[in-house]
Amino acid sequence: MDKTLLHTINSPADLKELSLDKLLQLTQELRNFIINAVATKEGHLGASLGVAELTIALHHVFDTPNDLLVWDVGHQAYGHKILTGRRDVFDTNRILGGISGFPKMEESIYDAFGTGHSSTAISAVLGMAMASRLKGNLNKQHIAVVGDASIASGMAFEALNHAGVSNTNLLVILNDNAIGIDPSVGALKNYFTKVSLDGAPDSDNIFEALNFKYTGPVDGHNLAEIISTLKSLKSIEGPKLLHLITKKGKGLKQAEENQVKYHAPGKFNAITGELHPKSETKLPPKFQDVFGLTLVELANKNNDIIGITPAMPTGSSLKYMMEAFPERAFDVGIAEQHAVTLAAGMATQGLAVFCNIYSTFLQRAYDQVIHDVCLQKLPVIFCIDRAGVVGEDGATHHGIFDIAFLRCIPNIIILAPRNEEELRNMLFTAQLALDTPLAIRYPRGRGRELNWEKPFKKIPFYEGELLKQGSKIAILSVGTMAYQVGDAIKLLDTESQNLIAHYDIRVIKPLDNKALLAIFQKFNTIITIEDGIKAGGFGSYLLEFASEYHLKNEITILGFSDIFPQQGSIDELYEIAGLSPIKISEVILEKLV
Ligand SMILES: Cc1ncc(C[n+]2csc(CCOP(=O)(O)OP(=O)(O)O)c2C)c(N)n1
Ligand SMILES: CC(=O)[C@@H](O)[C@H](O)COP(=O)(O)O
Ligand SMILES: [Mg+2]
Repeated sequence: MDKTLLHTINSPADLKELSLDKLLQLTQELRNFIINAVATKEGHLGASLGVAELTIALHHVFDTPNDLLVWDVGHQAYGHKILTGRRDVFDTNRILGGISGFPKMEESIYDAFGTGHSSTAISAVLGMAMASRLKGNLNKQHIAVVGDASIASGMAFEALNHAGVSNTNLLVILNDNAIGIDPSVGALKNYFTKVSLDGAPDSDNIFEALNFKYTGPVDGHNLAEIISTLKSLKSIEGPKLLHLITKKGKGLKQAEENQVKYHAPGKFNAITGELHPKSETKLPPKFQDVFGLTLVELANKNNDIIGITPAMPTGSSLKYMMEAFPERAFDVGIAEQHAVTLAAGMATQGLAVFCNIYSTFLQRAYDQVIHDVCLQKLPVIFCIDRAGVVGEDGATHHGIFDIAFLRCIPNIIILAPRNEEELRNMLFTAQLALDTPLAIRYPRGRGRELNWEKPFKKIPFYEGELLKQGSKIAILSVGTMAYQVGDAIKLLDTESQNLIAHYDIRVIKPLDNKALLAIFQKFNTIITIEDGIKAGGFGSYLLEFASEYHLKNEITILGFSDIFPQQGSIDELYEIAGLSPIKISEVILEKLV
């Protein structure tokens, strides 16, 4: 039987009457609980450790869920989940069928708003506060907790700008730990550093200038001070900003010292904090590293190459170019829209700009892709990482919409490499000469080729490749779905295998009409497979093609259906969507009878 204080807290009501000593004990226990859980189950670590005091103070002082609390991004909300009735299911965090690694409205009444993408909290909370005012609900509190990297994003500033004239009961808590996933960047970060060291005279305070009542900087690890500050802020009307200084990874030495690695460290030893040793076996590279390392190789020879990432230098591996060519590779912070238009501006000047954005985060820069890049036919090279499902981060982070949302835009070429070597050659070919926008989409994780650093080969951006001859059914795969198809074919008996032809489509847009017409002529049955949403995706593009040419072939489209895939391992999600080798082989067998 567990005797900890934490095990007596089943909802925030249980911590309302606790003394400061008990709340301090609870803070320690909460940190230990998070460390133990993440050490074995993985997930985001540093951010939640950094806000343990704040989390307890918020639920102690405010009347959640009546008072509305929104965690920006939400990767720091583990403590909030544990204190709001999810302690005993926390071992299911991020796994298939378990609780989400991010706040989710359908999961708990304490999750006032779902998050995952950054910088949405102030807008959402302002919306709630305005609704409360309209309903005459004047005592309700509305609180947004936002990190220093996330508040620098355009959307957060749009919300601050509006909130400052809104006369709403709104509290923005800036959790300033001077780092995002990677160190924070930009002039605002310099301003915060100055404020945290010198304090901010009123006349010089950016938030006061926006009509917020500013309080801070306050030590975000001094529980007593946070509690008394929150209590006094409760009675102040109008928009308020509390500036807390915290340490990411607080309470675990390694996480404090290596904040980038311990943002989401994978499994580690909960007692020593040491990461699990890496396997001795040489593994194929991650696609992100193929991108990052190849770009350095290319940039060594081509001075026009520029790299841009919005806040993901480590995740995208652009960090390698930032180290090698700091004057030509830029982390612009959480600013996807700016990243795209910045790339467009550079492209007007003849530079070969590689703009690397996770598929899910590119959603935020859709207008810039259309209006600033494609409409002007500027040859920006979009490297779209984390395309397809990403696994445990779940619905907010899957990159399944990019094919559908990009392929309807004129001028853009869309490529999907089936392996590391193809990605490398696409990057090589892209920087040779390009007169139109290009998108190269590739998934999270590793491919299968150990020997990927082969001499560069120019590859055509207008045709795919026949991977396997066959006589009855043609399978057209997009990108690394070629692995799934190859594995599916291996599950068949030899006779059936001989009936299956497999094409790597490679160029999603524009379609290779000539090759496709030949395929449609040779095979009555065609199966397409993609790691994206079916609606508007590659298969649907092929249906449009068939309709245009009055082709009556039987076409089966495999991909994600019209629901948001949830969290789980990538293999589990493929299985559910019918994209596992076994499920694909079943479809093939059905078509063969
Ligand atoms: C729109 C968007 N871009 C990028 C990310 C990836 N991302 C997740 S957390 C994070 C850093 C957030 O830093 P900060 O707001 O300072 O919070 P902290 O992790 O320090 O608590 C980034 C870039 C995201 N979630 N959403
Ligand atoms: C919280 C967040 O949005 C990121 O930390 C995200 O989890 C990164 O995902 P990768 O692990 O794929 O880089
Ligand atoms: Mg931060």
